[in-house]
Amino acid sequence: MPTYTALTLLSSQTAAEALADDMERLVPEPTGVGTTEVEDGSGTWEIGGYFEDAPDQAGLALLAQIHGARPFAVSELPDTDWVAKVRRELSPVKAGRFFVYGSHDADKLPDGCEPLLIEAAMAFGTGHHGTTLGCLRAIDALAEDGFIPDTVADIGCGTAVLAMAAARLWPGRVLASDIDEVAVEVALANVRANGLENRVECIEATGLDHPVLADAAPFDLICANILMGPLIALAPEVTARLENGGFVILSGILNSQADEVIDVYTRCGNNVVRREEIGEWTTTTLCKICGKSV
Ligand SMILES: C[S@@+](CC[C@H](N)C(=O)[O-])C[C@H]1O[C@@H](n2cnc3c(N)ncnc32)[C@H](O)[C@@H]1O
Repeated sequence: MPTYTALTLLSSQTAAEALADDMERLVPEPTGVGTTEVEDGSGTWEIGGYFEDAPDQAGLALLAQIHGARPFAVSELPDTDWVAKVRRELSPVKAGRFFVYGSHDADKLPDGCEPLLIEAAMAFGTGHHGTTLGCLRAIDALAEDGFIPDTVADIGCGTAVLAMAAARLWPGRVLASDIDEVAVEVALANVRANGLENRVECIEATGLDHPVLADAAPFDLICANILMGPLIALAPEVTARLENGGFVILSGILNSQADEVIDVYTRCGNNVVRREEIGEWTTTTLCKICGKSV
């Protein structure tokens, strides 16, 4: 008998729908998988359905990470190796010249791509989310324009996907930092799996608050795919730690929030040079105006 499993996601409608799609794809013969808004005005979404083989906690947590959902409540679930299943089923992502893939797709690398091997794990950044995709495309666009940074910082690195992308393209120093110690462990593992351990330094830090980040500044490029709140709070420090004429790539911003974030960074002394919407997410690249003091 199929069992009914209800999952309560503390997440946006988009993430709930993406998760439901994935579950329909991954679960053998699911019926009635759907999403509904919880009627408490909190913006919480629930996905549910009848599953012969419902995803276990670790598998669901991994799916949630991939789609940028926060932790969720879930009823009791069977013990299957869903992490392996999710990893196996995850399709590779092409973003500009980058090809983000899991080891099960190692034989699919297109000619001339910059490969980034990332096994889905408990850190954000497999390339599937619109924010990561937007940042990878922004990095690609800078390279297309002939930009070659000497120093790069990836703040809120998650899997270190952006730091590794920078290290694949450019010869300079790359620092990857995250507030979450699990993310830093995952970042380190990915950096090693990609043979970039001599190129990317992984650090646990909040924002730019770390002596190694302070010593390495000013940066020619800072990537920060975090969220609107921390991005706004970090605007003066990010600008201060940027080289004149250097670039900052910002993401984790809903389209409806983009003008507000850009306005703060503009007032700090940066000019927008690129802006892209992918789904509900905006990624923007700004250039620090030479000579303006902050
Ligand atoms: C949306 S993920 C981005 C991961 C990856 N850079 C990407 O583009 O896919 C945001 C990451 O920022 C981290 N984070 C959130 N606030 C932070 C802060 N104030 N300082 C450093 N890291 C932060 C989170 O732990 C998370 O790993």
